[in-house]
Amino acid sequence: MSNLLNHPEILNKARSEIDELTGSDRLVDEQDIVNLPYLQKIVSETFRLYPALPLLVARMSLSDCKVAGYDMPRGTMLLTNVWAMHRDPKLWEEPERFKPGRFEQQGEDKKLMPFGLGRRACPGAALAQRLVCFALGSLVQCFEWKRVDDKYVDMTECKGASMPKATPLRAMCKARPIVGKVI
Ligand code: HEM
Repeated sequence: MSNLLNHPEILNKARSEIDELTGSDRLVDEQDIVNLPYLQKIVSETFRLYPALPLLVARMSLSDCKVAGYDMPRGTMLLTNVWAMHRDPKLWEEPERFKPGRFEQQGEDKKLMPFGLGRRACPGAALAQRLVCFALGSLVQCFEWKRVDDKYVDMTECKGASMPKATPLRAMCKARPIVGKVI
């Protein structure tokens, strides 16, 4: 939502996509998510820049092994810096920019790993992705959103395992006509 407030053109595009699909007399539903590719790209781009667990979950080697050519003696703790991987200029064009459209290029989403990878990857990934899309889609559909002033929303992170924002988001919202119609 912070990024959408800083990029009103992206917010407008997401709203148009939802309005075109649902019309003006029904709320977005979980089943709609597959038909909202731009909304999904916004969520992917958010997971890229702000992975909720930027270092995933620590691993410890049970025996001596090698990882990417490095010796890992038994008992070594290994952290995967997904935050850095998701902003690696060798992997991403303009990595610091919030640009959901980048996922139009085939295969870009394969470079994301906000839910980890392999046997211990997040088993709730599909549920979480649907839920986040659904929640964001509902907020976009039901309300007009604006920043509280001319200043951009501060995206600075502060210390914490899940990348909390240094300044909590404050925003203005106004119910759209659909809210009066269906609720
Ligand atoms: C946006 C929401 C979520 C994010 C970003 C997220 C992310 C993650 C990450 C990064 C891991 C560690 C993966 C690794 O170390 O390789 C993980 C593990 C896990 N997640 Fe999630 N998760 C989310 C939601 C959920 C939900 C909704 C559930 C359950 C319904 C869930 C259940 C679990 C469990 C049980 C593990 C441990 C898996 C294991 O160690 O084998 N997560 N999650």
